[in-house]
Amino acid sequence: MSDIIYTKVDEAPELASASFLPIIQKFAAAAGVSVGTKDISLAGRILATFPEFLKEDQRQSDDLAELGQLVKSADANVIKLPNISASVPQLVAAVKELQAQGFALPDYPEAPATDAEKAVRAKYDGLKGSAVNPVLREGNSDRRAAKAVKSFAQKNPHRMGEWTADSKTKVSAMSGGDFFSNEVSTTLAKESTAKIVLETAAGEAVLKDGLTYPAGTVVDATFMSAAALKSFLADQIEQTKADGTLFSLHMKATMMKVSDPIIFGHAVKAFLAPVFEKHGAALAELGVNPNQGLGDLLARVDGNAEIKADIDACMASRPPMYMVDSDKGITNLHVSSDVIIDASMPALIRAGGKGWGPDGKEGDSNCVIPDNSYAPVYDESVKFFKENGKLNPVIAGTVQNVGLMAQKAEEYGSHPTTFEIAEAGTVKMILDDGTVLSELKVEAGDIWRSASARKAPIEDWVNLAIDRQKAEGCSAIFWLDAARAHDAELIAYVKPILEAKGVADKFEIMAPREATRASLETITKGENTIAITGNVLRDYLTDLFPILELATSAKMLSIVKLMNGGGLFETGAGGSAPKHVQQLAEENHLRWDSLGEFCALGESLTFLADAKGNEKARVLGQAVDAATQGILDNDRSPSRKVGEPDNRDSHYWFARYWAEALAAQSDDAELAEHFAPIAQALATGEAAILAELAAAQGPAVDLGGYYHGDAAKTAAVMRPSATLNKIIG
Ligand SMILES: NC(=O)C1=CN([C@@H]2O[C@H](COP(=O)(O)OP(=O)(O)OC[C@H]3O[C@@H](n4cnc5c(N)ncnc54)[C@H](OP(=O)(O)O)[C@@H]3O)[C@@H](O)[C@H]2O)C=CC1
Ligand SMILES: O=C(O)CCC(=O)C(=O)O
Ligand SMILES: [Mg+2]
Repeated sequence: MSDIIYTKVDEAPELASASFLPIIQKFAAAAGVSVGTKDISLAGRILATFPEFLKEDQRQSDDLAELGQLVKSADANVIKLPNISASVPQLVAAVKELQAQGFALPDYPEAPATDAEKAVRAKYDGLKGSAVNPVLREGNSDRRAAKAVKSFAQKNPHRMGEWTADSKTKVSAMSGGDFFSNEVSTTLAKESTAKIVLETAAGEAVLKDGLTYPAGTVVDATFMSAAALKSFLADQIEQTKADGTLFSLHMKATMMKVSDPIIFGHAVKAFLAPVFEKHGAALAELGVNPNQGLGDLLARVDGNAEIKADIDACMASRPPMYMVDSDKGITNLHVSSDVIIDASMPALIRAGGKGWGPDGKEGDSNCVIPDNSYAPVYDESVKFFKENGKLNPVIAGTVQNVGLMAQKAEEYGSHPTTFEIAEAGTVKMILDDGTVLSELKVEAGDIWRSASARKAPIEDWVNLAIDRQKAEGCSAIFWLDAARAHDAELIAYVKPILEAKGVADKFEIMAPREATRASLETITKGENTIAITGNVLRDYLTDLFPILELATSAKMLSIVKLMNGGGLFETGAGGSAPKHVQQLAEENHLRWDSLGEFCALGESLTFLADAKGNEKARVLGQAVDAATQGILDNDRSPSRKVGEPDNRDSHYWFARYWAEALAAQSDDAELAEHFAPIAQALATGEAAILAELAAAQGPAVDLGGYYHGDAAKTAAVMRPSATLNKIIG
């Protein structure tokens, strides 16, 4: 196993790796540090899942499974780039592309009938959604902006949209019948095995059996009422129209891969309610599944003039929709993974509450977030900015995050125990000793789920929070709602640990809405605070605050201290930026910012030095930090527009600053001597390298595939400077 694993992923970060990884490998080799790769891309995972369909030389090892083992050992040192969490349309597109490349994969069975089809479908379902992060995240999360990054943002403020008191933008959530209001929660006194059953008039059906939980696990059960959801959505469509705003729905269909596509499907049905009423049978005949979005629906009805006319008439009577791409007519409801709440809501808030409408103009929006567990965070943010105007990044302090994440904590681990209920009845969670843990009455169509959080991760999280607060000395808030069932169980863990350690006075505990307001007040004053949150808010807040403070979450430091001693270094807190790939393909400009990778690389090398006593790695890591500083000080980050420096230019500068820092240091003479000529060559070659990089931009390029690009073609596109390539080798 290599000293450091750099993950092979998808989309923009993978393109960036084609340019950056050769630099890392070349520099690391000088310190005897090996940097290998493991493939966790969507295409790679598909190929690894179906060896029986592939020729010998097409087969691929199951790298995710290997990494899943590695992160449970003290040896782990993994740099994890963002990867695709696939919706069904993305999965289907990836399979099509691979088939066209000659991989004889089975089609994705939409309505599996035979046992063989059901088996194939089960395998594909395992690849869907957030299938990677939960496997690798064997530790809790420490996400923050590095000091240099934060002070750069204060000195170079990004543009912020204006917030005005009369903005019509608002957040709308259900007032009952949702996961938030139906939740029950218990902490298990002893190790237990549980089953989930649905009792109906006809008898008892087992939904899940053999669930095992260690003592001390917090186990929740809750459900969303389909009837309440339907009436809420219908109301919101009407209200949006009355308000004269854009209708927008913000879900997390990737991480919440079972529940949220269903809720999304309800929204598609609600928006096109008259069409479903009139043409329900015909739509079913055409294989329409609203959970797969309006895009899929429109493709299936193509050619049916009557249905299309009714859709057009319905859309014309509806409020305008918030658009993903108004030029191409792609709406919020086209694909469930196009609008992902953690990125979409902060972008809208940063823009002063504006989204894009079908006319290509900005407008205020009704932001529909059905479940009320976390909607208050966005609602309170919107209210705060309406009252106080936009945040000023020049003086704003920072909100760091310590997130409970390990071992599939909370809602983000709940998909195996989430069910769309087929028939009215009572869902019970029953322990092996006969204890009925929860008992909830449900109707057909309700979405029932159980989430859990284990004792060891919870304690590790509280201790991490104590360490981080001690290191920062700033205010620190546990975002827990004493009135919510699950949070009350967590508070019962938190308080005794804080008291035992004598630090209870350093922390506050507040419900998400109050914590949002307190945190926004704190950073507005220029002070810092730590948000100590559960898994969902870890995800949401580490986009929300960075996007307001730094313009993007790509610049975040994301450290996962693995519970068994290893290190997982995530790059940034954002995703794989599909829009960036489109731009590269069309005009050979990659605006992806690798700052998250730079930060993660520095941490990973320092971790290696500490773990293995490799002092050369420490010197390399310190020089990485100097190079990152150089990128910021000299404004070498990629620009957004073709013809201006892009991702590849930033890598050239990073290599140069890195080599210069190594040549200049005196801790390791051998490394200094090794890197002096490299630094010299990079400096001498500056004009030629920049000219070669600039010359490449403009025309469309062929990468040989979107999900499974051709390595040679990608390398040719991403490494267009012969002068630089000669130095890097
Ligand atoms: N850790 C992980 O593995 C994560 C994976 N994902 C996955 O990523 C995909 C896309 O998700 P989405 O919600 O659209 O979020 P993204 O974070 O990919 O994109 C949102 C926007 O953020 C900006 N952005 C993100 N990263 C960078 C970067 N390094 N440099 C510059 N700008 C950046 C871009 O803005 P602009 O267009 O203005 O340049 C981008 O369009 C999905 O498949 C999702 O599941 C999402 C989050 C985390
Ligand atoms: O795994 C995913 O689907 C997304 C993860 C994410 O958004 C995050 O960790 O911030
Ligand atoms: Mg996120």
